[in-house]
Amino acid sequence: MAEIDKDTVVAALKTVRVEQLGTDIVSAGWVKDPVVSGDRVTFAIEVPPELGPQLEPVRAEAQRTVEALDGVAHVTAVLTAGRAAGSAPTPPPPQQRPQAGGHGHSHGHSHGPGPGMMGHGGGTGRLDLPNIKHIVAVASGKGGVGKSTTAANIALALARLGLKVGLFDADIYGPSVPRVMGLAGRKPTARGDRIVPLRNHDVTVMSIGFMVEEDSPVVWRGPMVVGALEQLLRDVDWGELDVMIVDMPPGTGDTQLTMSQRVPLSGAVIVSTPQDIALLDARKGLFMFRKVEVPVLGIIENMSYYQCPSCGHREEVFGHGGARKTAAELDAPFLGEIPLDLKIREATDAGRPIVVAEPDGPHAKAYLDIAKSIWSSISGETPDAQPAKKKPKFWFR
Ligand SMILES: Nc1ncnc2c1ncn2[C@@H]1O[C@H](COP(=O)(O)OP(=O)(O)OP(=O)(O)O)[C@@H](O)[C@H]1O
Repeated sequence: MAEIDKDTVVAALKTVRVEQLGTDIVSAGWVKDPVVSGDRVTFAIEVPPELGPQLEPVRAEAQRTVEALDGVAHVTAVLTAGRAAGSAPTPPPPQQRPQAGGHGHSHGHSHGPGPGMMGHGGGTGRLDLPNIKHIVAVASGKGGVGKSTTAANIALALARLGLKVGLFDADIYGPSVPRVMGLAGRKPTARGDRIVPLRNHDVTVMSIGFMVEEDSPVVWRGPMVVGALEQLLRDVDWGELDVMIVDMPPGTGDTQLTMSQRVPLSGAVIVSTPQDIALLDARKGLFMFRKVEVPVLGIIENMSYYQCPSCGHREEVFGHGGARKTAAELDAPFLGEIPLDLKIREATDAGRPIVVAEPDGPHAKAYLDIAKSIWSSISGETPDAQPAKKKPKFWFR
């Protein structure tokens, strides 16, 4: 078979025309960074949000076109909707992000991946992921509560317990895991027909964010999201994992519900800030998982209180303790509280979450305690933390 190269792929995609524009998808600037590895080609087609839903036929044609090329065996073509050309780069605040379930009709999982995504797979049962012993969802009722920060630190703390850990960023509306894990701008490669995930800080990482620009808000419909996520879970070569942490999309819409049904979850963790409104949302999250019989492993209160970095004074900004109370009322374990601390933000935003940046500090200890509780509830084992590494290991593929 002939070796395929990127230029051939781009040239082929130039034949895919968009009627609405009178040009092709390459000239329109919609084709983002095709990744060619062996006989596998992966690319995103980033379209203006207002055109998004009409463009599934274009995506399908692009996929067929590349599949027809000599030397290509597998194609992953993802349709994403960035901001409209010429519009200001203003991602919506997390609370106003599109909820995939909010279109007034249900996207039941029996429809499979639906339009918009490469359509192999999908179905009604749970995904079969035999090499992954346990999958734990980290969810929140609304955006911006620190779910990704929590998910990453829990994953890192589990790795410190000596476990083989994966972190899967399913937050399609704002995939922040690449940045949080210090992998922004990196691209996964392919081996055979599998995508090779990235790895940093001893955790194996995959995110839709590796395929789209971080600052382009993705406006997808529910079935597209579920299809994309299922495909990533299936096509990525995760290797053997003791536990995979899934950073879920925020909210409790149909997408989240479908994911909770399709992914074989061992349990879910709910992250909440202390504000009442967030707790109301957290309750919804908890009920959603209970509805689909996924055990709620517990609630974490993030940004629980403010601790002055210089004098150590504790300020209960939002009336801390609400999550503990809610957990007791709802008969769910309370896993712990993480303060609002500038160090946590700086560490996360620099791609070295606090568990790695200050492995012997109090915050790392809090995350380790949470990770231990999670691991003992899903495995029945009581693990010991490994001593912190003097030099964090970076291992890029
Ligand atoms: N405990 C904390 N103390 C200080 N800053 C925090 C804390 N937790 C999270 N942050 C900061 O808050 C911001 C939002 O966090 P993060 O991206 O984890 O939230 P999220 O709930 O995943 O949001 P979304 O899903 O809407 O993207 C980040 O800048 C992060 O560094």
